[in-house]
Amino acid sequence: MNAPTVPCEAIHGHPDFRRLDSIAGIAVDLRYATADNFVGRDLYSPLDCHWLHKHAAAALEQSVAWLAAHKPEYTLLVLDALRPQRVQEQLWTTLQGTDLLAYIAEPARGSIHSFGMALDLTLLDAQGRELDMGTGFDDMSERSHPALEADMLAAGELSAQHLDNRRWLRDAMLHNGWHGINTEWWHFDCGDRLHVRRHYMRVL
Ligand SMILES: C[C@@H](N)C(=O)N[C@H](C)C(=O)O
Ligand SMILES: [Zn+2]
Repeated sequence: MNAPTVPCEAIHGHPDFRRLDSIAGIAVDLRYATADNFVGRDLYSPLDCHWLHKHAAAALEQSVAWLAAHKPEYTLLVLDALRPQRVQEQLWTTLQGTDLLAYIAEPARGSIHSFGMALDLTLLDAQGRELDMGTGFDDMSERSHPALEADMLAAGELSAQHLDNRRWLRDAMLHNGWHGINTEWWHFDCGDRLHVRRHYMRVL
């Protein structure tokens, strides 16, 4: 682990980080701060994880503006943002012995979440209901893989509506400096992940 580090407890007031409540027009439901996640318990309390690096916060504001211009009835719902290294290690440990480790960044290499430069998110409709993306958040199956969507559609595993819903999320993010990954429709890195690992501060 070569990147400079900062403990999560020291983020408040740090000039490089912004709290999610400083970003207008988003909804927030951090699933790892609840029992509604694949581990089944709150992994964040008493830590406050409502943070992003200021560069990711600015990119998220652009995504909000893009969505407001192109699909104003939809709202971005943030499911995870800054994820301290210590929590990444717990997620990694939870999946040891399974064939699901491809869905978690190896802690030694570093999750982009641990730099405050990644987001997990979905979309809400005008009534505040989550759009149906074909799978839920952290559903670790091939139906969640953006890279396999065309095959899943052909096989009847996903519908055209699921793909359309995912496309709105992806367009809002990819037009504004974010990069998706092949295995999770909900995950986006801000900028180049190799650059982030080399030049940003990791939150412990
Ligand atoms: C665990 C999942 N929500 C996630 O964020 N996976 C990526 C690959 C990560 O661990 O950084
Ligand atoms: Zn993620």
